[in-house]
Amino acid sequence: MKKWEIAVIPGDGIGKEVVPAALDVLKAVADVHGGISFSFTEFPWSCDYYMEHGKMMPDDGLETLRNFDAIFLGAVGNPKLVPDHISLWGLLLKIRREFEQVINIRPAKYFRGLSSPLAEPREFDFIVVRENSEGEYSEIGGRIHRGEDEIAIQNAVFTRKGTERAMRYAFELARKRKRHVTSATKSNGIFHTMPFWDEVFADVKRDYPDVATASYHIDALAAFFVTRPHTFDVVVASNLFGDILTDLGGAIMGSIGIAPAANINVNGKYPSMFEPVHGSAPDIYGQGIANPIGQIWTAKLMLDHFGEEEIGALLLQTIEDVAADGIKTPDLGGTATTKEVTEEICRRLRKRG
Ligand SMILES: NC(=O)c1ccc[n+]([C@@H]2O[C@H](COP(=O)([O-])OP(=O)(O)OC[C@H]3O[C@@H](n4cnc5c(N)ncnc54)[C@H](O)[C@@H]3O)[C@@H](O)[C@H]2O)c1
Ligand SMILES: O=C(O)C[C@@H](O)C(=O)O
Ligand SMILES: [K+]
Ligand SMILES: [Mn+2]
Repeated sequence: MKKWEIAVIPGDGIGKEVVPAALDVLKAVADVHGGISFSFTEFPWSCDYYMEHGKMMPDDGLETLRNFDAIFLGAVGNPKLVPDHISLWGLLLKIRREFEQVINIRPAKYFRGLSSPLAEPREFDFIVVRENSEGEYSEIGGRIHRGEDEIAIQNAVFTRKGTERAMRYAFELARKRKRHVTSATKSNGIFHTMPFWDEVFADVKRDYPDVATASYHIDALAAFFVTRPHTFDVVVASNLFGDILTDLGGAIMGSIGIAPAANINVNGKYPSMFEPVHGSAPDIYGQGIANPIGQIWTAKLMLDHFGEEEIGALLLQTIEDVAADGIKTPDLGGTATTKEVTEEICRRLRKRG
């Protein structure tokens, strides 16, 4: 029996609703599988924790997390209590950076049973590889003066190592898929970093002559996600561009509430972290109607990471079946609650197992 030790951080808002839902599903997965089990250790780190302790996690928080096989997180952010840049940098981004989770994998695909806001979607299935450690997300810069003469400067950081690493990851992934990589650039408007990004892409692609490529400015690429998403396989993007593209990826599937994500530590030094694309959704928190699919599909990515692809595939198929049969939360046009969707997924999983 293989036992996986998981650190669980529900975080804020609907994270506290969808994480327990996904843990129920993981328990069903373990029962059906028969050869794996999970031990869940929960941590209350969140904006509520900040209000009590003046920080998003304790000083030895990372030390505590280090020994787990994976981190399973919901969402971080409650702007009514804590400014978003403080909460995000104090927990989510801190873990991503300190644990060298340099790649963020974010799939999107045409989902059986869901109505996409696209009028006539063809079947699409792509993965955005988001550079997860640098780029536009940096603490470098500052503000001086107040009022009329105020200046704010934010520096982006693109290293050759980090850029190349994300691109190579994308090419390797494409080799296991449809052998196509699209680069998200903006080298017409961003004077230094994006021409650099293009140069690194040109260098890296030379090593993968068997993989076809395209490069689009992010504005046009965003439009292509709407007009022809079926033409993409792997898309490699900087931290910010990848962030924006992946909410869009969720939206064209039918809801950002279903989009999954995995923050991957590629050097094996630290645990990887699994958390959906969406945030804490304060507008619907507490109503029991948050869509649990993003968090549950994220659990599937964690199973894949553990090498349990077979049961992961069964889980995804079960999620799709439940959606196709109309058991959907309001964001997908249904009337089901978080609990009803979750219970139906667990029930069908157990029946299959
Ligand atoms: N990775 C993260 O933890 C993460 C990601 C994005 C935003 N945030 C934080 O979350 C807070 C809210 O941010 P936001 O409103 O920009 O983004 P959001 O993703 O929380 O919500 C955007 C919209 O999508 C809806 N939505 C999101 N997830 C849903 C789900 N599972 N089911 C149904 N509907 C869902 C919300 O109701 C809202 O209308 C902020 O504090 C922000 O910083 C955190
Ligand atoms: O900006 C971020 O990375 C936080 C959130 O929007 C996300 O997509 O994970
Ligand atoms: K999240
Ligand atoms: Mn985002």
